[in-house]
Amino acid sequence: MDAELFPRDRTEIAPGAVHVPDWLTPGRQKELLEACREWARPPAGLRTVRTPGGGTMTSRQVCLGRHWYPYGYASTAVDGDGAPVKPFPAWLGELGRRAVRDAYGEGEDEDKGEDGGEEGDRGAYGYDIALVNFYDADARMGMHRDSDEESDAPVVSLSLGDACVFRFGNTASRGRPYTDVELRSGDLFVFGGPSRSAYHGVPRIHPGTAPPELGLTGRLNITLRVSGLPAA
Ligand SMILES: O=C(O)CCC(=O)C(=O)O
Ligand SMILES: [Fe+2]
Repeated sequence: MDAELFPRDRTEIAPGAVHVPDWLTPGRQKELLEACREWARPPAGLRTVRTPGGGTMTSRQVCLGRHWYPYGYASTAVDGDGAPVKPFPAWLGELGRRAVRDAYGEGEDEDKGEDGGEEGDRGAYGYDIALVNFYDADARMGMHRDSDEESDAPVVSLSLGDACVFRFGNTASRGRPYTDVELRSGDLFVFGGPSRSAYHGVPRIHPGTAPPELGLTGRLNITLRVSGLPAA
């Protein structure tokens, strides 16, 4: 890795879309990985997602808070074993709020408090959904928008394990212009504001690039979202 030669800085990829390298410490990455392993267990565990056209997604997925299926949210694994979706833990919501504050540079304002502040405070979002995607060496994710939520709160993305090419595009089409960003284990990516509805995808995994001490073969991505839906 060339991390020492070229330090990776916080970068605004597009307005409202921010990459924060190495946001999770190695210890937090390990904790998050352990949590993902628990969430992946049945019932309502890791599954292969079938698309309406008869295809399958190459990443495998488990959901918390709400169960995502193409294309909507449900309270049970409607396209899996039918079990109730696992709960979204409060600590993960706090992690999401901290991610937004750090990405947008609002971490200094102590008055906002742990529970957030007034309406409009960008650190106060009520994250209630997590989608965990597991990628093996050959998995990828096509260009898409995260558009099944009824909220324009930023999406918080956390990566563990193998590095990948994350393609961040525009709101008009799947094509150019886009920017390819390398997401490595521990990296944070937040997309909100004018970038909330931008197309994005994962064209490539770099196998064997996970930090050896993490103990993960492959890549995990956790996105935190605000559903904007009435309580399930
Ligand atoms: O794996 C990633 O980095 C992106 C995942 C994603 O776009 C999604 O879960 O909707
Ligand atoms: Fe997405």
